[in-house]
Amino acid sequence: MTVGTQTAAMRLDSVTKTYGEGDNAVTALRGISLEVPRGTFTAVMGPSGSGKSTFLHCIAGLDQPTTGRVFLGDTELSGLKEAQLTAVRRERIGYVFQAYNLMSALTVRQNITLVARLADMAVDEAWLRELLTRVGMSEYVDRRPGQLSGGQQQRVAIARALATRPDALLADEPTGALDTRTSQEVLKLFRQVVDEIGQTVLMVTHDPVAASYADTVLFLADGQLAGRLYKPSPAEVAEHMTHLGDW
Ligand SMILES: Nc1ncnc2c1ncn2[C@@H]1O[C@H](COP(=O)(O)OP(=O)(O)OP(=O)(O)O)[C@@H](O)[C@H]1O
Repeated sequence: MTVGTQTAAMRLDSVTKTYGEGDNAVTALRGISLEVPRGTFTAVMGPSGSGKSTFLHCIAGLDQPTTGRVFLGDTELSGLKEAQLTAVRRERIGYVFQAYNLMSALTVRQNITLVARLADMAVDEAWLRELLTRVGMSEYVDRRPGQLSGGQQQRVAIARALATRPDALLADEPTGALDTRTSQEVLKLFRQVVDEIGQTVLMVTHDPVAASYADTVLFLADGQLAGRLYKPSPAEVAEHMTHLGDW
């Protein structure tokens, strides 16, 4: 599928990434080109070591490709100076981690508004209320992370990631530490923010069930794109993965 550049939330253009040099060089990405349309939910799967984290880090501007270009909307990340890149990461990309990464000394409200406060941006109270309602945490604004379950902490982390209304929400194994039922709640939440507020979500996962919540599942193998499925069932995802090696 070819998507016009104007509608792409993210675009990779012949991206390669090599770690180290000479005999120790490891090539993690080997010429990835793709567009992620706005307002869609994409899952990335692949065997261990296939390059998923490297891919996500390049899109997030946390790592630079060795060659090729990465765009967030019309902004080419590799063309930015460090201070500009920091601002893009802070204000235009939301990141959700497997381990939640909330600040334990801060309340739910303080965690969610931290980025805005650090960036000297006004906290949009109406948006904050909507986010808290969406993630089902309105009753918990004054609690600290240690007083919440894992699923609740991950919902706070999602609200935090959405607080600046980012162009893209990137998630690295967001359900990896959650039980089945809580995982489903988090995945439904991703689905809702895509369907109801047009958020773009890109998620790396090992779980075929998690991937089946996405509109598109991309497969990586040995640093290359190795297939793509649209709205697949968990069984179809698992079947595709078995052809790619150990996972
Ligand atoms: N900082 C680094 N230095 C050297 N090699 C690295 C570095 N980071 C990743 N690699 C290598 O690049 C390749 C891709 O790694 P990456 O972490 O992107 O894969 P992955 O698909 O996310 O794996 P996993 O599912 O196990 O987390 C692997 O061979 C890995 O060993």
